[in-house]
Amino acid sequence: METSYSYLGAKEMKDIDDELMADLRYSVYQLMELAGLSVAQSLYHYDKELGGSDGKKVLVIVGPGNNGGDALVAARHLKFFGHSPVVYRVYYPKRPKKDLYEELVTQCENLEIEFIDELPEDITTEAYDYILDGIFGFSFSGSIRAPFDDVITKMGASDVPIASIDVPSGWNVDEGNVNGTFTPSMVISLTAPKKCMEGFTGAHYIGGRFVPKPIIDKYSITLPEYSGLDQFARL
Ligand SMILES: NC(=O)C1=CN([C@@H]2O[C@H](COP(=O)(O)OP(=O)(O)OC[C@H]3O[C@@H](n4cnc5c(N)ncnc54)[C@H](O)[C@@H]3O)[C@@H](O)[C@H]2O)[C@H](O)CC1
Ligand SMILES: [K+]
Repeated sequence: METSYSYLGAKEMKDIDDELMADLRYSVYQLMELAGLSVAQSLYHYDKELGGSDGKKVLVIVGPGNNGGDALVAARHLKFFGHSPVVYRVYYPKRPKKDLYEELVTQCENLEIEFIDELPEDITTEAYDYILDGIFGFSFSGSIRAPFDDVITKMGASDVPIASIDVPSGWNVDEGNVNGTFTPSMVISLTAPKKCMEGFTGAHYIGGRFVPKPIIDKYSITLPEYSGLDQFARL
């Protein structure tokens, strides 16, 4: 039952992220790799539950922060799992010049993952089986600024099922869909579900199987049980 799990606020989530990296000495590379792997496994599992076959075309929409980094890692794993990711990166007027992103992009390019420079006006089910939403995660706040507003509007107008990484992009992390954007078919919450996910009726997965006991105890987090080798669990 959804209600037996913890739902974290944006501030708590930021504190946990800082603690993992500063006090507990995890690197962003490690956490992002595990987060992205769990996203790819969750989408693979969800598709298989619906009776899907390999070779699904997944439009991966990548934002400017670590949510976008998770999406690039997920694209790489999806390719290894037999799907066909296509990556669209949403840029501010200038491309971000961060080593981490350049590395993740190069890794995808070397797997012959296609990158597109423009989002189609209509994103249709003829062209794509899924949209993987990696635009914003737990650091989003306020109203949606350009150029992200247009992209999020197009996603809302599309009938392609959307899988959101951590938080549906454009939703307020604590309050939910106050900006009136799309509702995804599935969400993969990372570390723990955020408050905006309370009452979500779509497919809800959790990933980021790296939360150590000191964090679970300090923040009184109740998580679902992960099974065997799985990097995800279904709530
Ligand atoms: N501990 C974990 O679970 C981990 C989760 N990871 C992922 O990281 C994101 C959070 O990443 P962060 O870099 O802090 O931020 P975001 O990706 O959410 O985006 C920030 C980005 O967005 C811009 N922005 C904020 N508000 C707006 C707005 N209103 N309009 C336009 N742009 C906005 C802001 O300026 C930044 O550029 C988490 O959700 C997980 O997906 C890590 O991978 C590993 C650990
Ligand atoms: K997202």
